Amino acid sequence: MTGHGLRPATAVLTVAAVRRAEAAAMAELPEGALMQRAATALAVVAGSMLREICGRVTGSRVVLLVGAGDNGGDALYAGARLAARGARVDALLVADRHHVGGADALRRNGGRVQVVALGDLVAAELVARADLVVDGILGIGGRGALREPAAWLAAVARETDVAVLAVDLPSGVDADTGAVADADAVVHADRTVAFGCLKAGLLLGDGALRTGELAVVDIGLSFDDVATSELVVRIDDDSAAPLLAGPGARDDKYTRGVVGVSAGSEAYPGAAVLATAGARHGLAGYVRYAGHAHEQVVAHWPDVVARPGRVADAGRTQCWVVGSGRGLDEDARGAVLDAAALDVPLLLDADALTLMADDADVRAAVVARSGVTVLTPHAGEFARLAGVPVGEDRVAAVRSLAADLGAVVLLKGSATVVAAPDGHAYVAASAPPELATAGSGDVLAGLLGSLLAHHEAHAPLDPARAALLAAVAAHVHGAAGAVAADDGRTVTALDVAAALPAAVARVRRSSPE
Ligand SMILES: NC(=O)C1=CN([C@@H]2O[C@H](COP(=O)(O)OP(=O)(O)OC[C@H]3O[C@@H](n4cnc5c(N)ncnc54)[C@H](O)[C@@H]3O)[C@@H](O)[C@H]2O)[C@@H](O)CC1
Ligand SMILES: [K+]
Repeated sequence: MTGHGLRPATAVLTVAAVRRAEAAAMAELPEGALMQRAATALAVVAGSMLREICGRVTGSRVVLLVGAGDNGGDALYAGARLAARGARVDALLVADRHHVGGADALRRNGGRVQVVALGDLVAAELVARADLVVDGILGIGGRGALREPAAWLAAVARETDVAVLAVDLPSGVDADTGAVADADAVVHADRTVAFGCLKAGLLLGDGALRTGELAVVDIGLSFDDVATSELVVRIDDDSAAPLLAGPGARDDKYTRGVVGVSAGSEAYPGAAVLATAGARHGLAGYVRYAGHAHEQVVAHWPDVVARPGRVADAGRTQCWVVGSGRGLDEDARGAVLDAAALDVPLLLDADALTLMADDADVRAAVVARSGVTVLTPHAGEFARLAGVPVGEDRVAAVRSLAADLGAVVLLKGSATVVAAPDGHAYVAASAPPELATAGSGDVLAGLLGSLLAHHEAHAPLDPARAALLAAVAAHVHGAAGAVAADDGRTVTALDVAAALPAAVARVRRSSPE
């Protein structure tokens, strides 16, 4: 795959791919043009933050933390623009070299430039009293934790609660993974302006907690030559909307897709109610249920056709969802094996993943499937399946397990990462923390199974498309969490399910004409 059709806000590139895309753009442009685009965009965001904080740019106090590389260059040129608009700009140089052209531009516009040593109280005072601190210490060239005196000034900014705008990414965050080598030596940004595209470190791991509000600006990078292995596609409303189109005038309940759910048990009937709740709103026209909680399912959702029998006897579907609360007994094992033997897409969640991890025959049956398989582990289930913890590089871990098992893997978390066996990878990163509530995963499993059934009914799915749909389901699930939590409301899994129609409608409204 190439990056055709990607936008800066949806393209998550590795540092290596960013470097190549930048080199290609620079070859076509006059010297320094990319940095000027970046600095212009940065100055615009800084200006609007200053207007929010002080009401105006003129007379505001801006401090630039400037490292050795081009990230510092961006900050210096942006600082020059703010100084030209009347801001009082101080650049604090924290490395043994700096971008000379940027520093000259700042001085020409009335800004001040000084070298800082560890313990320099004048510098600390400048940071503490600033209206805005611009973090230009490290960008995509950063490795490991911040060194001194940068780590100390970042700590001063944190402790004094001054507003911080990060250039490209918060310094001290690993651009490719979001790993933070030292939690005491990293910038906490209120906003981050990313140039040209996203980096995984802005969305995943500890990095996501340091990024603040994220803006991605177009500096003219092309994604046409980015390899699948270097790309993660971020799902947003615009990219999800085309996959959530409503039924056509000629559709009936069968052409819209039939999804089967085998979840819950006598001990855990709630999982059945929640998984079918999700399935009812994932665009399939018909939801079947096969399992021990059939009475509770019908009592909640009269539109679901619920029976106590086996998956194998439940009738034709275009996707089965097996697992949530289903149990680990022989009967549950039979449900997984029955579903694995069918050639339609299969989603395995929760208990089904534990069975797969613990029972070599179940694992072999799933791996041998010809149809598309989607696994939806949380981190603990992922570790059981993979035999090792997720680790710091979530994207690499998910790609690796997907390739090993020949299945689409969706790893749940505050950002959800999805990969297909061929390496196509997606991230859904807009879920509110309220989604971390019991049963919310059951709703996601049902929703995704329903979406898979709906699309399978129109054209047979391949793993890459199933991975895309998995990320779209995670995005809609996150949107439903946000709808449910609106106005500060508390949220249960059933509230997330109840918010799905409004969430789908919200995403559909953004559909680009
Ligand atoms: N290359 C381009 O075309 C563009 C780059 N831009 C900016 O340039 C940035 C990348 O610039 P660079 O490649 O110069 O890299 P950085 O600005 O991230 O600086 C890296 C340098 O910092 C030092 N360093 C690395 N880790 C350190 C640590 N832990 N503590 C202290 N010093 C450390 C090293 O000397 C390294 O060379 C991007 O993030 C972006 O902000 C933008 O201007 C847009 C255009
Ligand atoms: K930075």
